[in-house]
This record gives sequence, C-alpha cells and structure tokens, in this order.
Amino acid sequence: MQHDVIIACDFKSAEDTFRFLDLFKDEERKPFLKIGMELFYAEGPAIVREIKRRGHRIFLDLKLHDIPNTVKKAMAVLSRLDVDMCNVHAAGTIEMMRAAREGLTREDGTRPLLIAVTQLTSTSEERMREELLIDASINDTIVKYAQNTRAAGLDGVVCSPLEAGMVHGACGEEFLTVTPGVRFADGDVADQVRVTTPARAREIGSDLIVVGRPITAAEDPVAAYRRCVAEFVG
Ligand SMILES: O=c1ccn([C@@H]2O[C@H](COP(=O)(O)O)[C@@H](O)[C@H]2O)c(=O)[nH]1
Repeated sequence: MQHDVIIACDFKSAEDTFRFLDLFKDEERKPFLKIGMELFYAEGPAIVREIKRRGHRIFLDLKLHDIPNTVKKAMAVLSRLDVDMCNVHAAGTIEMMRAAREGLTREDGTRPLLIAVTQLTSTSEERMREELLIDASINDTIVKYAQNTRAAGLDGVVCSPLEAGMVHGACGEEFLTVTPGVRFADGDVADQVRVTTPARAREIGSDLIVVGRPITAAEDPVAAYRRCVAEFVG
C-alpha cells in the first residue's frame, strides 16, 4: 500500500462536508477521506455515494462490534456501498472478525479492505488496566489483537503510529497499519493520548495516517493537509 494521508471528515452535515471539500477542488492529489460515525449517522449511505461519485477513496470508519451474525449481516449491507476500506473492533474476537470478512465479501469474491481497531488511540495504559481490567501492557495488547486480526484473515489494524513498527514486526510488512493519533509537533493533542507527528509516523512504519482536527480545524486546511503530505509521503 502506498503511503497516504486520510482526512477524517468529522462533520455534522453534508453541507459542512462539501464546504470543506470544495477547498480542495484545485488540489492535484484528491484526498483519501474517512467517514466516521458522526457524518454517517447524520447523513446515511447517501453521503458515501456522493463522496465516492466525486472520486475520493473512502475509509468507512464505523468500528462494528457485536455478535458474529449481526456483524456479518451489517457488513453485507456495507459491502454494497463500494467503499475502499471499513473496520471492526478486534475486541469482538476472531470469530466476529471472520464473520465480518465473510459478510463483506461479494459474490464475485471481491471486498473492500477490512481492518480492526486494536486499542483506541485515546486510551492510556493506565485506563486500560484500571477501567478495562486488561492486565497487560498496551504494547502486548496491541500485538495480540493484531495477531488475532491477522488470524481472522483481515488486512490490517488501526493503532497508534507509535505501535506501527511493532505490529509490522509481529504480523509482517504487508499487514496494514492505519494510524490516527497524529499531531503536528506544535499542535494540540486534545483527547488523543498515544500520538506522534506525521514525520515520525513515517519513520516508525505507519502505512496510512488518519488526520482529523489538525486539518479540519486549521486556519488553512489545505496548507495543513499539504504539510501532512510533505512530512508523511514526501
Ligand atoms: O483508535 C482510534 C480509532 C479511530 N480514530 C478516529 O480517527 C480520527 C482522529 O481524529 P483527530 O481529530 O485527528 O483526533 C477520528 O475520526 C477518530 O474517530 C481515532 O482517533 N483513534
């Protein structure tokens, strides 16, 4: 997978999204976009179809986590949207991830990329131990969840860029690392915990970085996007 920057379009409406996307209309590089829960719950499948029609690649970040049968059937519905990538929570177990892959696979055998969230980048090791009662280090947890994801036949994981090298070491170079938790050196971390810069993400081994507020809330979003691309893609 070619290194790229995915912009997290965390907007409340189609109107706000298209106002933002219009800023990029003269960009040579059509940004790869992430549609998450906020926008999808507000606008439904129509927003996915419209953004696809405009020629963007789409990561549909709905993080499914339910019993295997429910996830399989939901994935079968999502497969009709023809997105490029979608995801589940690895905590849903290997059986659930296998069901997700089966549901997503179309009759002709094709499917979008399917990845699994390991531990959210807003979670610290301390909270994981104290609130989630996971009595292992965050690194061991992420490696184990990544190995489970690989065993289920998925294509990669969502993790912090700080963990990308470790995940590749455990699961192979071809196994995708898609990494939110990206901040400029001079930027506000907000609710993220396990963060680093686009340049450092590239050095550590991330394949795709996911960047939201550092671009969407910037005074000049196009300049912020170009800065990410320059640091991460080169
Ligand atoms: O572990 C995870 C999984 C998903 N996300 C999503 O990525 C973006 C990050 O946005 P920022 O504004 O750059 O913090 C957001 O849509 C999250 O839902 C994540 O941050 N961490």
